[in-house]
Order: sequence, then structure tokens, then C-alpha cells
Amino acid sequence: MATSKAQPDSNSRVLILGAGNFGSCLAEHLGDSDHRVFLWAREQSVVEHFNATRKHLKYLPSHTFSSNVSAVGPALPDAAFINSMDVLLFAIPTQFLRDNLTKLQPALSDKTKLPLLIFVNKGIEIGTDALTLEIIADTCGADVAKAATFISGPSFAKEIVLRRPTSVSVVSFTEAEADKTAALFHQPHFRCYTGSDPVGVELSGALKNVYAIAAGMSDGLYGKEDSNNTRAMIITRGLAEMTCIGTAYGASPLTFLGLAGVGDLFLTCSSSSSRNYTVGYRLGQGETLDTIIATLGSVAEGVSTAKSVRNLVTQLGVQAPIAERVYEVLYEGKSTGDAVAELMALPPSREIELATIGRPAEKLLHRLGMISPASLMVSALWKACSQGDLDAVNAALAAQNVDLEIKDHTGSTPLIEAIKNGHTEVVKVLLDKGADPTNASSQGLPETFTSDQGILGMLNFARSKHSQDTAAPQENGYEANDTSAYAPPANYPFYPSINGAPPPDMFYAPPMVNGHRPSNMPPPEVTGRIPCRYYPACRYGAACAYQHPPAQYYPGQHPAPFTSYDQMPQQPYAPTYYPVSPPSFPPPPPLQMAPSSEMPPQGHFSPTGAPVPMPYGPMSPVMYSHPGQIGLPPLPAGPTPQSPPFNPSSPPASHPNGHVGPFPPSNGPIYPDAARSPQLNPQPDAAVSRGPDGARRGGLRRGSFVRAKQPPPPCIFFPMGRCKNGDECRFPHIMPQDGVPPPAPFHSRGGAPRPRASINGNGYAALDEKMAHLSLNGHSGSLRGRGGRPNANGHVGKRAPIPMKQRVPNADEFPVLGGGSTTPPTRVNGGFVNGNGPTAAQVLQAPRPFRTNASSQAATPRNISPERVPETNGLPASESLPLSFASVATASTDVTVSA
Ligand SMILES: NC(=O)C1=CN([C@@H]2O[C@H](COP(=O)(O)OP(=O)(O)OC[C@H]3O[C@@H](n4cnc5c(N)ncnc54)[C@H](O)[C@@H]3O)[C@@H](O)[C@H]2O)C=CC1
Ligand SMILES: O=C(CO)COP(=O)(O)O
Repeated sequence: MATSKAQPDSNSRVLILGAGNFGSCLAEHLGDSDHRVFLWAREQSVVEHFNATRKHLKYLPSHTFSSNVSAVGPALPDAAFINSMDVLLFAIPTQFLRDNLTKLQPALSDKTKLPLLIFVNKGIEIGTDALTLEIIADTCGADVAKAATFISGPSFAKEIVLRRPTSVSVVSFTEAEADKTAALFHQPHFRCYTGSDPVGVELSGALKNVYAIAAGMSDGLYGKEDSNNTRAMIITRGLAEMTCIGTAYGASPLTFLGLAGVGDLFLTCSSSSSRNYTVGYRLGQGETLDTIIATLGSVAEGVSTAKSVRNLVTQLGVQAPIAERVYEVLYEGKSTGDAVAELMALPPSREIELATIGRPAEKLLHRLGMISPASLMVSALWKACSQGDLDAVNAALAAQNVDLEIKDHTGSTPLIEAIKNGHTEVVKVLLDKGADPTNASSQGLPETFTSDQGILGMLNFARSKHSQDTAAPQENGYEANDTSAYAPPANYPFYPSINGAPPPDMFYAPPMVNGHRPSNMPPPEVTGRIPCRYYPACRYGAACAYQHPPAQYYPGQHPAPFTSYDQMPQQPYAPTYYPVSPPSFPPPPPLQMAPSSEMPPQGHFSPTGAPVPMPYGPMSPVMYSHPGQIGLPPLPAGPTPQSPPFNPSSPPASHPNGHVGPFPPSNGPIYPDAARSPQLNPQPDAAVSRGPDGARRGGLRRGSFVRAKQPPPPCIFFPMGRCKNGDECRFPHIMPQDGVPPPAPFHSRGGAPRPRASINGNGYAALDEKMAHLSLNGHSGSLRGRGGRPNANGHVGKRAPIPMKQRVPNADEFPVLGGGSTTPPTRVNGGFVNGNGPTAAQVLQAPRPFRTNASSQAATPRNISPERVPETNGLPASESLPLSFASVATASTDVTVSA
């Protein structure tokens, strides 16, 4: 693979081709960082004037450029000069790129000495509808295209020169090249985010220009102040159209949510600094396109790109009504008013719909040598099945060594594709040919993708034939073709999903087999539809029986070399976006499931409507244990993995508040009452755990603890009032007792770091360590009910009182109330004896605190004004911004930006 020559740490020699608006500003940006910059201008006058005055005649006429920037031209620099460069940066409008690259190609023929190649143009070539990647491949070869880097994102040229904080996407198929480019451009006011989806970034940059014209049209038509709704509609629907076109093209939908996508779209749709917006605005005001172009003085790439977009949407078979109206206004004489009226008259449609056909990027990648011909052939079968092209299916099947079970990145087989799209004939041909009716994708078994009785019948028949052939019992004891519906239990706790409650029949109990349940898992066709709540830390990876999201929603590096279809089964989460089918997630509900209207509402935006992965945080476990993986040995019985036991001989962490004594207590049990607790003693199977009050505490849903005669650890969610399982929880609901380490105080203003739970190999702290950090001390209190919160006034609830000790926050935890007004609690025997400090209610109802000079000096590392400064989170308002925001805004040198 070609890569550019090693870049010097600084003082790179950079040639910028194109001394227009952006080229000049980038020359200044790089010249600012001590690089030696040459700016190629095509006009003799510009070259001479620049070298004489350090000013650009046309752009930034009042700005004096850095002394390490000089102009070259007007002739295109020769090969020797090009070869002496470390970096070539192309700031030429897309339409002129092919010509210039063709001229430069001889200088770029030695692939071992390539300079770093950077492209910043945002357009699609008219006539060929080619992306810049293709233009590079056409003119300089696939190797050069693969090594090229693309910069895109919200970045008005003049604001970069003004050093306004700016961020861009920097992407390349070759990760190392993107890294080099990011390093080259990075400055305190200019942040680069790298990525590996150049197709998505290129499309984002080009397409947003078309929607900027649309937004400008609306503002020109209605007035900017009074058309905010319309502009917001255009931005949002523009994003949907861009994403739809992009995914049909083979890009990642996530790219459109990044800086190059929605970031730049938002910028250019809402600012008159944008030339594309200005073109639209002036059109909306009634000017003609010719007049606007003649007087604009700079390129508006959206004007030409609108033509290519029109061709693209036709080729791809996607809907892009806004882009099409822009084209009609630009080139067919439609008035902006008519265009808006037509858009608004469109019938209601689904808000989010991603394309599922057409993948030109595949051809492009094949061209770049990133897809093998074999994988293209295999994908021909996959695509033909998806499209229902029976002739193409038969042709593909006639080829030798065709893998019928070939999968895309979601695990979807040709059979599943045909089923999904309702191509009955294709399903029949595939099953006749021997396609495996039990081969599931990550989203479920083939039958979960249809409710068509004909297809289901064929699948049932094929499956019974298949099971006779294989005669292998199902892992969890279900009959594979048992499609009978199971009634959900009345009060089954719903899966704690941020997407809302799932349909009730998604969590039913498995059927009884010979009077007992074969396992605590639902049948596989249901399990496969339930999001795995351990993802992405799921230990079972692709073999997990629960649903993992399709890989393309998780940005990753593009693999190099490309993983062909042939290899995909071994690499179930192929990180590439291109050679795979666009997403079609989630699948339609199976026949026996609830109608789709009962499907869980989407809680978060997802371009595909796909469920958002479960967040990680203190979520109470639900009653299903992790199902484990299909075909792998079951989990060992016993409690969940524990970190190494607490070592009393290890040096105690000093208590940040200066309390004396070891932390945590060096000897003695963490839970002194544990020996008395019925939950923590071995129990007979099926026994119901009961607390001292006789109330049931946590059922024994899963037998593993019982069988292993080991006590389950206490529920870590109960003390926080966050256990969702209530009485059914299989972890005992007990409040930790005296002797538990005191709460870790806040550390927003210095002080010793909070002791952290160590992390196991699986990324989770052991339960006992987590418990050790729960905030509990020896202050008496009561709980209202089980797992409930205490009354603010400390009254005991009527139902099932548990004589647990309820902790009241101490003054140390609310330092803003500190000073001599309260007596802090003292520590005795590892617990706290409360002083006459404030109650929790007092603390919470206290007025907004003001910090005096003395206390702020003591408490904060920063020099805070001696006046009384209102605080948020312990810092003055000016310093309490999110870290990255604050550091960008203040360019503070003592803050590391890590976002
Ligand atoms: N101006 C901006 O804020 C940004 C611009 N871009 C993109 O950068 C590209 C360039 O934009 P600007 O510099 O603003 O445009 P511009 O119109 O200000 O400058 C275009 C430059 O290209 C040169 N040029 C014109 N025809 C040429 C040809 N046949 N061969 C070689 N050079 C030729 C011109 O002499 C001029 O120097 C565009 O694709 C634009 O979308 C990207 C990000 C920001
Ligand atoms: O792309 C740009 C800023 O990110 C510039 O937009 P215009 O080409 O519309 O001026």
C-alpha cells in the first residue's frame, strides 16, 4: 500500500494548489505553524503582489501573511518542485481537479516517494458524477487514491484565519495518512478528528452545499428572521436526504452525524458567510442564477453538485425531494415559491428511511483494489437475492463454488435477504439449492423476517428436512420449528431499555419441557431480537444469543487490507461500511409477535430507527441472567466474576477528609451482619430468601448460586434505590452496615483522588469493591418499604419496615455549608457518629452558596476572584463549563482536551 514519505515533525514543505479563499487561508494556517508553505496562484499579478507585500490581492487583502508563506506560479510547479514537497494540498474546485491531477500525475508516479496528499474541495464532478476519490484513481491510480486524505467540516476560511475554535474531519482509507494530516493541521484553535470513511465525508461535504442553497432560498423568500421553522426543516430533512443518499452509496450513516455532515450542513445552511447559502438567498430574492454566479466572486460548489445529485438519486433509487427542487430552481426555471409549495404538498411519509439498494462505492472500492473480484461475485448473489432478480440469482448460482451462506456484516445471508424483501421465488430457488433455513443473522433466524405464510411454509418444510439431516437437538431444548406462541406472564418485568417497554410477548417465559424449564432463556428466535445489555463489553461477542447492533453503527477503522465477503463469517463484525448491504434494521416482526405498532418506540435518534445500544451505568440487572453463547459451555456456577479479594495488608488509602484510621477497615468484615443474614448463608434449593422481618427479599430465579452452595452477593442497586427487580431480585436486598468505608467526597477542587474500584479483566469492578464504595455510615434511619427512599423527614413508612440504618449526608460532603456553623461527624470504629451537622433536607434546601475569598483560596487550585463569586459545581461559573468546551474557549494551557 502506498503511503506518503515520512513527514518532518515541523517545517514540512507544503504546496497549496489553489490560491482562492480557502487555499489562502490554509496557507496562513499552516504558515502559522512554522511550515514552509508555497501557494500556487494562477494569476501572475497575485503571485507578484503576494511576494512583494505578503498580502493577497483578492482574498484577505488587509491581512499580512506569515513570512514563511510565499506564492508560486502562474505555471503549475514542475515535477522537481513537486518532488521536493512533503505535502500537496489541493484547494481547487472539484470541476478543475481532474485536469490538474492529470498534469501532476507524472510527478506522482513514484509511489514510494508520494507527498502527503490532502484534498479540501467539496463537490461532485459534473458529467461523470465522480467523487474526488474516483478522480484521483482515474488520474493517478488506485494507490494514490487510497493514500489521499480528505478534510471536511464546518470551517469558513476567514474564521480559521481569525483563529476561531474550529474542528474538522480528517479521513483516509489509509489511517496513517489521516493521522499525519491531523498532526500537520492541529493547532490550539484547530482540532482534527480522524476517520476512515472518505466516501461518507466527501458526500457530506458535497451534498450539504445543495441544502445550503435550499436554506438560502427559503430565507431569501421569506426573510431570515421569520423563517426559522423552514430553515430547521430544511436542515433536518436535508440531513435525512444526505444520509439516505450516503448509505445507498455505501457510506456509513454515522458519518453524516459528524462534523463533515450535520456540522457543516448546519454552518452553511444558517450563515450568509456561505457562498452556497448566498446563491440560494439571492435566488429567493428573485435574482437570476447567471447574475449571481457572475458577481459571486468565488465558487459555490453546490450549483454544479446539484446536477450530479440529481443523477445520483435516480441511479440509487432514493428520494431526495429537496435536492431535486434545488436542481429545478437552478436549471429548469422553477420559482423558489413553487419549489417550497411542492415540497410542502408531498404526501406524508416516514421520517427516517434508509436506502437498501445500490452501492456504487462497491465499484469504487473494487477499482481501488479494496474488494476482490471473488467477493464481488459473491455479493452479486447477495444483491440479486436482495433485489429479487431471479435471473441474476440463477446466474450467480450457476457459477462454481458459490457460497450460499455468505453473510454481510450483519450476518444476513442471501436467503434472509430474499425473505426480508418478500421474493418468494428466490427463496424457493435458494432452499431448493440447499440454503440453510436455520442460518441466522445477528438479528434473528430467517423466519423472523417475514409474516408471509408461503415463505414460512417453505421454511418450515426446509427446516424439518434440515433437522432430519442434521438430527442435532437445539441447544436450549426447543424444537427448532416450534412456532407456537407462548403467552407472556402477566407482570413480567420489562427489559430496562432506553427504547421504552418492548412488546409484552418479547419476554415471555420459555415453554415447559417435561414439567420443567430447560433453561431460563427464551427461544432463540426471540432471544436474537433482544438487545444484549452487555454489548459492547459482551464476553460472548458475535456468538452471543442476544442481539448485538450491526457493526456499521460503531465507527471503526476501515480494515486494510479489505476483508472480503469470503472472510466475513470469520469476522462477524466486519468494520467496513462499503462492501456490505445498507442497513435494514430492525427486521419486521415475526408472525407470532405483536404487531409492529406495539414495537417499542425509539427513544433516541438513530438514522435507521435502529435501537440504540444499552448504555452502561448502574442499571439493575433484570431477571434473565446473561444467556451465554450458543454452542459454548455454560457459565460456571457461582457469583459473578469477582476481583481479587481485598488485601488487608495493602497500604490503606488516606481518607481525603483527614479522618484517621485505615480506609477501608483493615480487619473485620465488610458486612459485620453478614453471618447473621439469611441471604448470605447457603440455603437449600428453591428456598426463598427472607430478611429479618420475614419479608421475602430476592427470589432465586437462577439456580446457579444455590447449586453452588455459595451465597449470592448483595444487590448493588438496592442501596441506591435502583433495583428494578424488587422482590424478584436474585441478589439479596440488604443495606450495608457499619464498618463500610465512608463515602468518597467530591473532588472537584483538588484533594486526594477518590479510591476507585479495581477493574476486572471484563472491565467491571467486582461487586464487593463496588459495595465498598457505597455511601453508607452509621447513622440510624429507616427505609420506606423495600428498596424505597427514605422520607425527607425521616419518617418510617408503614409497609414492611426494615430496621436498616439510613445514612444522612455529613457536612463534609457539602463543603459549601462548611465553616464553623456545623459540627462534622466523627468517625468511630469505622463508622460515623453524627454531629449536629445539617440534615440532608437542610443541605438540599440551602440557598445557592457564595464563596468568600478565604474559603475559595483554600479550596480551589485556581486563583478565583476575591469577590464573592457564584459557584456551580464548586467552580465559578466561568470555570464550570464542560472541560473540553472551557479549555477551547479559554485556550487554557493547564487543561487537557480529551473529548
Ligand atoms: N472557502 C471556504 O470556506 C471553504 C471552501 N472549501 C472548498 O474548497 C474549494 C475551493 O474553495 P475556495 O478556495 O473557497 O474557492 P475560490 O473560488 O475562492 O477559489 C478557487 C481557486 O481555484 C482556482 N482555480 C479556478 N480554476 C482553476 C483551474 N482550472 N485550475 C486550477 N485552479 C483553478 C482559482 O484560481 C482560485 O484560486 C471548494 O471546493 C470549496 O467547496 C472547503 C471548506 C471551506
Ligand atoms: O464549506 C464551507 C465551510 O465549511 C464553505 O461553504 P461555502 O462554499 O458555501 O462558502
